Amino acid sequence: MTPGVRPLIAGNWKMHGTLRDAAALAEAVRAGAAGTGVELLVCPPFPYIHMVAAAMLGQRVAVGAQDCHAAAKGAHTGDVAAPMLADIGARYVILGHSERRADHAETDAAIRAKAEAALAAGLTPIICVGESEAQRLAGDAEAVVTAQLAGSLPEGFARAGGVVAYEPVWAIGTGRTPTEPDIAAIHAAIRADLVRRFGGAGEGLRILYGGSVKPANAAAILALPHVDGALVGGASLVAADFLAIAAAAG
Ligand SMILES: O=C[C@H](O)COP(=O)(O)O
Repeated sequence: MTPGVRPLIAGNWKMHGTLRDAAALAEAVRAGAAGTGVELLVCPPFPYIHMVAAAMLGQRVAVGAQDCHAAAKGAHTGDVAAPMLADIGARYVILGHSERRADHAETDAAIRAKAEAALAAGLTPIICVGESEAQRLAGDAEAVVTAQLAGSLPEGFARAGGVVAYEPVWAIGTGRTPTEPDIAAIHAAIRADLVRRFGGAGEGLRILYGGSVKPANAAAILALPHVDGALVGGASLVAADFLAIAAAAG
């Protein structure tokens, strides 16, 4: 944790569940949120955001999206614009997740353009970075992450309280995590990069860890310096697990 920074525990529901599942999960998270001292965020699939945001209105749980388009509107069939997300109650948007980088060939420049659109719409971007297993084995993890930050962080990111999520690609959904010293080293490098880029404002920006965070490992990971929360995939689909991770952060 970074002293004075309120942790953010974010659930990325990815492309899972039915409308009924989303409603039940949202209700269970809402009901359990009161007991946690951290900021909670859930990011449902696009079709469920409006319903979940309505359920969370006035509650302690923020709602976000998993992507947005770089344009504010226009002829982009199948895409969703940042102002639309803000309009239906989203406050955050995850950008540059490795699954989007892989499935949709998203580049750092494309992610930066989306982040600019998010900021213009009043959404807080959560920009994901992280190395592949081959890159880690080659000793390039820090260089990869630093290059991704250089390419994807937009102007105004710090002013808007933007969030960085470090997600080693090989740790996502695998049950494997980097060692604690390895997580701490990358988070320290990200912090140094944010401070170089944004000065003192970079000290207070939240850096999340993501990749196989579970109730069993959350406390140890969240206790590391510069780990200011978690971006949780699989475990965020089980309200009790998500809330247990939040409790570990609090
Ligand atoms: O966005 C979340 C991450 O991809 C982590 O997913 P996971 O917790 O299932 O490993």
